[in-house]
Amino acid sequence: MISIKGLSKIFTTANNQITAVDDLTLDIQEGDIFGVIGYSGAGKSTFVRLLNRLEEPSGGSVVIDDQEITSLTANQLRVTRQEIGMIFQHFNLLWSRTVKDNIAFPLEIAGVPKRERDKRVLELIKLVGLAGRENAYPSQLSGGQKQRVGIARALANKPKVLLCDEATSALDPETTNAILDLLVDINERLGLTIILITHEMHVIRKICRQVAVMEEGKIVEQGDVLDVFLRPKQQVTKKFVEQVMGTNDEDNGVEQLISTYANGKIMRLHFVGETANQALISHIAKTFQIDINILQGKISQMQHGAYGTLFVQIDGQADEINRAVTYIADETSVEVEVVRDVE
Ligand SMILES: Nc1ncnc2c1ncn2[C@@H]1O[C@H](COP(=O)(O)OP(=O)(O)OP(=O)(O)O)[C@@H](O)[C@H]1O
Repeated sequence: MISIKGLSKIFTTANNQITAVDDLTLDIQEGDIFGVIGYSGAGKSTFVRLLNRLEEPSGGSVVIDDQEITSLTANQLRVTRQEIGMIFQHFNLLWSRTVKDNIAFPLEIAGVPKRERDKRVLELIKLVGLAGRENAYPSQLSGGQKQRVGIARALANKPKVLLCDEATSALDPETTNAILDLLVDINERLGLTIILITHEMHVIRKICRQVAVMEEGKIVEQGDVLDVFLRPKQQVTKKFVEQVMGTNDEDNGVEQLISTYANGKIMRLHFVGETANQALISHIAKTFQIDINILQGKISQMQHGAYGTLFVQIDGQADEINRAVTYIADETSVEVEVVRDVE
């Protein structure tokens, strides 16, 4: 639904040229929550601002719903921008206007009559959970409430796409979670496509389905969030995964585990997706004539299921242990790796 081809942005300053976005090609599906992660200076903000032409591209094209954004005239762009909402790290609210009037602002610009405007503003206030705060000024609101106003304002003209530029970076962890929950709710209720840029992997983990990792203006890795978490290829991606999952210290402790538990098979179970929510361990313990102990591990909940690793020890008759392992490998989505076999 969003097709980006060969997109580039070169900034020319007094003494040099900076390629902020470098020949970027990417497709984003309708209704997706698509995350773009990268360190400061990777080109994320420039990329997202190219999508609604807050920055003019130096080359390439952006097509949203069959409409080539990059070739629109200024007048056409004004209309099309109504279909692309945007929220910002520092909210960008109008400080002299109340909540209600901030949300009404894009409707006024679009020439929506007052009666209709008032009705729409009320709907939006309810949608983002700001009932009772209609007449407050931004200075009287918490950070989370300000971002709710930002979201309501961005949704006023019923856009198809919502661009989020570090939308939770100025918020504390609890408020971040509440705003991310709101974005998921809006995505599900309105079928809105959300493109979110961040430098925080926990934001990606919590709400995104697809992720692209940016470095030096390029996308260096991209895919389903669970896959990227499970098999990060690039160094930069591994570092982001470590932000959430911790370093792979568990691997260093494997030798220790093997020597501590003298008997049975020691296995690493990789949980990817829903299965982590099922009582797999107790099911195996009940179904097969084995003892199973959890030695160590970490499971992390994501938008589409859970991801993580458990080290377990299985003890019992060799053929019964093998049946249990075959069951996990063949009947579930859990990946099994034998760290130490039965001796
Ligand atoms: N208006 C501009 N003029 C010149 N250089 C710019 C301009 N905007 C961005 N840049 C440069 O382009 C590169 C990418 O910046 P950008 O803000 O897109 O990165 P980012 O990944 O969003 O990082 P941050 O989170 O720090 O903003 C940086 O080297 C930055 O200095």
